[in-house]
Amino acid sequence: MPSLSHDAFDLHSADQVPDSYSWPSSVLHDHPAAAPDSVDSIPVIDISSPSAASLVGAACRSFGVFYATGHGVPSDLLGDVESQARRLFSLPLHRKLLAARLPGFLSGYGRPPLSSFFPKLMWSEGFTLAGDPLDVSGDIWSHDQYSLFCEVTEKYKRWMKRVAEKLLNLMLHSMGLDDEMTDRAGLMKEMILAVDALQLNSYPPCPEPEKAMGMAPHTDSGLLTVLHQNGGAHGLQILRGENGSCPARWVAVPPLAGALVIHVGDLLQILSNGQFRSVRHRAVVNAAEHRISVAYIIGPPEHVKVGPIRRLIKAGQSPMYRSVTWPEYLAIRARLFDKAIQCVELPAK
Ligand SMILES: C=C1C[C@]23C[C@@]1(O)CC[C@H]2[C@@]12CCC[C@@](C)(C(=O)O1)[C@H]2[C@@H]3C(=O)O
Ligand SMILES: O=C(O)CCC(=O)C(=O)O
Ligand SMILES: [Fe+2]
Repeated sequence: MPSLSHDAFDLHSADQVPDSYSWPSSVLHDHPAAAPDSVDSIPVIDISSPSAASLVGAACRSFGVFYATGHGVPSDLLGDVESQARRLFSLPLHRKLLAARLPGFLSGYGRPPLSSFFPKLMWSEGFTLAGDPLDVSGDIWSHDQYSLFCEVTEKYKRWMKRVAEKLLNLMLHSMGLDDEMTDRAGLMKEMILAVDALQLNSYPPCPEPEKAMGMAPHTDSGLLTVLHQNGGAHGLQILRGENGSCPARWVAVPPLAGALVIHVGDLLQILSNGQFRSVRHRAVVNAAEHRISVAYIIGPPEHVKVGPIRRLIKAGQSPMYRSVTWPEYLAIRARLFDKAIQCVELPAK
């Protein structure tokens, strides 16, 4: 029996926040919120422009996140994937639980996996589509009901892969690697067999948003994440200045029409030998709107070991991290969560 069913609580019909979902204010306000028009504004980059590589590189070094415009994804498709996600989340809880994520599986419905590292529950639900979307939607819907969902999510994944490859290329070029070097290192060729997943996130309106956490602070583990967030509802925040001299603060990343939000993941931090930093982020909730976000997470093929690219290690320096495959890294995260990156760090020589 799926593990979620015995204690499932329907967030959509809640009129108060139960104790198990009520986060201490000291955790919710562990860092101050940045002023909206401060120096922290997230870069907006047209990734089709000739200067894209250097702008992307600067954003990945300084913020670990940026908005991408000029990505080419049809706006109809962005609307369609969101409405298909909304259609799925609008089903009654007992229907969604038919696709509950089973232990040891990536795909399915439930709380995001990071939930197990926190003493309080998050005000969100999610569907992870790691392979064929039919594996999940076929447990809930009949053929007539799931066919459009599968068509849209498959098309969306194909577009996302194209965008992710373009971004990875720009990122590698920004680190001084040309086409020949990336081809020789096999990096871009390997990405044909990349492992990817769509994470559909739903944050139902919350009666007491000041007590709840939508998605707890975390970094994403893959190479990069391409996030689509719907029109009106704000929620995403990044932690800025975590390792710097200024005090850290939460910076809002509001939806920007037509733009996708790009996050640097832990594996990209490893690949870049620490030049890029994965970005810690979280999602807060609101009382009025049902917020939906769609995250496309991409990593290397299962067998590929990711370690610092040799060309990026300057003479006399040593690699900062040991090489790991994505499944190995996910297994470390499942044990250590946000200490995982430290676990693969190598001592400086
Ligand atoms: C491939 C994956 C990355 C992910 C864990 C997963 O197996 C499927 C869900 C992904 C997600 C989405 C929400 C945040 C996150 C930290 C989580 O708990 O589940 C990420 C995971 C990750 O990036 O490690
Ligand atoms: O909903 C959001 O804005 C954040 C989602 C997220 O962090 C994730 O899916 O990894
Ligand atoms: Fe995330």
